[in-house]
Amino acid sequence: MRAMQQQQEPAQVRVPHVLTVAGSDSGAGAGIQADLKTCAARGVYCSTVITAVTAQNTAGVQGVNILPEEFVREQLRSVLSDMHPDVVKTGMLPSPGIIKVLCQSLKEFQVRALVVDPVMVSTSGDILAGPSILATLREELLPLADIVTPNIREASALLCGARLETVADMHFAAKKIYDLGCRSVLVKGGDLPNCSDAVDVLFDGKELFEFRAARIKTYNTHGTGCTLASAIAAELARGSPLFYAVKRAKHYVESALDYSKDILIGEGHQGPFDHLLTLKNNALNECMPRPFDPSSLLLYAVTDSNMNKRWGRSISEAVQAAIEGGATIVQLREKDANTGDFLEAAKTCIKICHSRGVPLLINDRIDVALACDADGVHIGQSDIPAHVARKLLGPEKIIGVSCKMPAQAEKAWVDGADYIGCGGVYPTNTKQNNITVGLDGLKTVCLSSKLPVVAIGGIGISNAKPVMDLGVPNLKGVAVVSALFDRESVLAETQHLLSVITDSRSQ
Ligand SMILES: Nc1ncnc2c1ncn2[C@@H]1O[C@H](COP(=O)(O)OP(=O)(O)OP(=O)(O)O)[C@@H](O)[C@H]1O
Ligand SMILES: Cc1ncc(CO)c(N)n1
Ligand SMILES: [Mg+2]
Repeated sequence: MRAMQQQQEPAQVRVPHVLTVAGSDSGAGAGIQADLKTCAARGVYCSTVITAVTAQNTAGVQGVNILPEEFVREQLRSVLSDMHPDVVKTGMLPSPGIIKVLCQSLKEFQVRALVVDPVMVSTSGDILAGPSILATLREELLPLADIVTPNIREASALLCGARLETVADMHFAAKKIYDLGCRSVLVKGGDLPNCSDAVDVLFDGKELFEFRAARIKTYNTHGTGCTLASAIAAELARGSPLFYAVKRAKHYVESALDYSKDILIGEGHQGPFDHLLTLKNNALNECMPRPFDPSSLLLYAVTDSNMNKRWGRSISEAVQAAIEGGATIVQLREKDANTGDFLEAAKTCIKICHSRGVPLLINDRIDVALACDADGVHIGQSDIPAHVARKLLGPEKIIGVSCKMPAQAEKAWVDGADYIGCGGVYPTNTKQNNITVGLDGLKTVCLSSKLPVVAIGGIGISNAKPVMDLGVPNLKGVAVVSALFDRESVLAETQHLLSVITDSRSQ
């Protein structure tokens, strides 16, 4: 039965798909970039046909470079003929020629719905598509559209400069634009002056609807229009009826604006917001994994429970002292503690380490590392293989592997390790039957690998200097056990050793 199941083709899942035909915004709050992020946030695949590349930031639009019509046609053909998007959403269409190419493509390759955001003037007041597109937009594209989403100024331009200053004016505009031949119109009121709510007006040929949201006080509104239109497209691709697609999209924009109201990106007067509603949490969350920094290998403290017992210290007291003395990374190496106690000690040590920005690794025990959300693990040649550890721990965690020979170092690299621990450099009592590789063996491993290396084995205050003086750039520091923990004062020994290795480094 099992064998038969394995032979079957995996079930294929069709995912909703929006194609956006729009301009690139270098500031990434609007345009193609907004569309990609919005669709990702709404769980919909998004492909992209780029019509223009803009130089933009939070101060406005500094430049526009329009792509050749024929190349827009080629992109459209590539996507539409093969990937069969459910819905097409348009943004910046900067020339009548590009609009014509799009209309021809849409007639050749049918899609379920067309959302037209008639981008002309951004909220910053910059012109993205001039009046030359108006006739083609009105006559050729709007009649194909299921929904058109002008902002106040764009609605006014579509209506030959009609003044739109109130919600009642927006009602009038929605009906008039509907008469141009589209199936429905949403006039967006984000830029309506003197209006305490953000009101959008939808007209579907029969009824007028108002969508109201409290106006969020924020500078970060760049790209709200693109986002609303692509969120509508995403909802339509997921199968929502138009009214609910607009309702959900409006709610999504409101949530994203509210979430992002106090984020700071750029120096200008209109910032982007966070489509994925994650950036602020990441920035505020101290537990967010920091990328591995090889310079943290400089003074690598490895704990030993027997030594702690001998000196009457708990693991966390030992770690606290090493951290205060300047250890730059800590590894908990507990060979005989019971798992429950080890886990509790690990949790306490993580708090101590993280309060000083120091990563904490667990020796060998992937289960403990996962359970306490340690920064990573250090594994030996006879422990769980590094590629399995990587699979279990995911891409963010730090994995170090003990290697004595270039072949092991090569395998560590292939398996996805972040650093190598190489030794024993000098003879040591901490590990019995451990072969000493010496300074030459250490150098050979360093030269054979691209990975950063930390030297280990019998290193202390008296002999750390020749290790640091080896002069190979990927040798980043020394790992020590006895020289710190088999001493009366862990703090003083750590400080002393740190001064020895930083002195030899600066020579
Ligand atoms: N401060 C705000 N608070 C709540 N909703 C807002 C706010 N600003 C805009 N919106 C909403 O965002 C959507 C986009 O409206 P807007 O009129 O700003 O479009 P736009 O001018 O085309 O956008 P942009 O040019 O910045 O991409 C609308 O649903 C609008 O009501
Ligand atoms: C590329 C691009 N498209 C649309 C807008 C509208 O916000 C913008 N600012 N930039
Ligand atoms: Mg606006």
